[in-house]
Amino acid sequence: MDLRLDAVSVAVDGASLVRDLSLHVARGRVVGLIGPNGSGKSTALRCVYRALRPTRGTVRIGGDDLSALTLRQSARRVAALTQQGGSDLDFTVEEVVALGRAPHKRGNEPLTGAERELCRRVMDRLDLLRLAARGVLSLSGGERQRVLVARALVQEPEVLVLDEPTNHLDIRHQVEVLSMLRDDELTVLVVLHDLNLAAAACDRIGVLHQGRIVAEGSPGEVLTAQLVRDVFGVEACVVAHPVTGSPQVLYSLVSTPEGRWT
Ligand SMILES: Nc1ncnc2c1ncn2[C@@H]1O[C@H](COP(=O)(O)OP(=O)(O)OP(=O)(O)O)[C@@H](O)[C@H]1O
Repeated sequence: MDLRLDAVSVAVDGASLVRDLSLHVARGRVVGLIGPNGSGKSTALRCVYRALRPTRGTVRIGGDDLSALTLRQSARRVAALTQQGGSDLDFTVEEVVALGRAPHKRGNEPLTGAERELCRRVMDRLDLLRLAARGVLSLSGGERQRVLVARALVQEPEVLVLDEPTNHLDIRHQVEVLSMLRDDELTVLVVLHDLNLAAAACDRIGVLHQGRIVAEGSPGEVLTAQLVRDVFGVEACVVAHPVTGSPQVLYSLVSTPEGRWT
C-alpha cells in the first residue's frame, strides 16, 4: 500500500510546526525525510502513526483516510519506530519483539506457531537470537534499538515509519538495518540525519526546513552542495559514490573566513 500526506499542517499552541506538507511514498519504496534539528521531521511522522492529529490536511494509506480508521485498524497497518520507543519495564528481548504482534491479537491470545517462527526469523536477521532471554534494560543502546526494529518488522505492517532507526547502531548494523528496509519491499518513511546513509537507502528524499518541504526527488536530484549550504548552513563537496554512483556528501572541519565550519 502507498502512503500519501496531502497538505498536512500541524500547529501547536499557535506555533506552526509543519506547513502544507505533501509527500508520496509509493508502495514498496523507501522515502527519507532529512532536515535540520527542529525542522518538523518527527512531527510529520507523528501524524502518520497517529500520535498527533494534523491541524489541516490528510494522511492516506492505500487511499484510506487514516483518521477514518479505528486506532486498532491503523495499528495493524502502520508500524512505528520512534525516538521514545523504549520501555522502562524489563521484559525479555523475546517478549518485546512478540509485542509487535499485539495489534493482530485479541487480549492475551497466545502467538501461533507461525507467529513464533516469524519472531525467530526476524530476531535472527537482526542478530538478536543470542540475546532472546536477556532483559531489555540490560542491553546496550544499539542492541535495544535492534530490538525495536525487530518489534516493528514482526508487526508486518503495510507502512513502516522510522525516526532515526540507525541511532546507536555501529556501522555494520546501520548498513544491515537499512539494507533490510530496502530488501523487504515495505513502504517506508524514514527520518535520517546521515545524508550519505539517506542517499544510499532511499529511493527519494524529502527535505524539511522550518516546517516546509523545500526539495523532493531522487537522492541525486536533492543532495547538492547548494542544498546542504542553504538548508544546513554547511559547506560541503558532493561526489558520486565510486561503485553505486549515489551522491556522497563530504565535509571537512576547516573554518572559513565567514566563520562557518566546512
Ligand atoms: N508540543 C509542542 N509544542 C511546541 N513546540 C513543539 C511541540 N512539539 C514540537 N515542537 C517544536 O516543533 C519543532 C519541530 O520539532 P520536531 O521534533 O518535529 O523536529 P525534528 O525535525 O524532528 O528535530 P530533530 O532533528 O531535532 O529530531 C521544534 O522546534 C520543536 O521544539
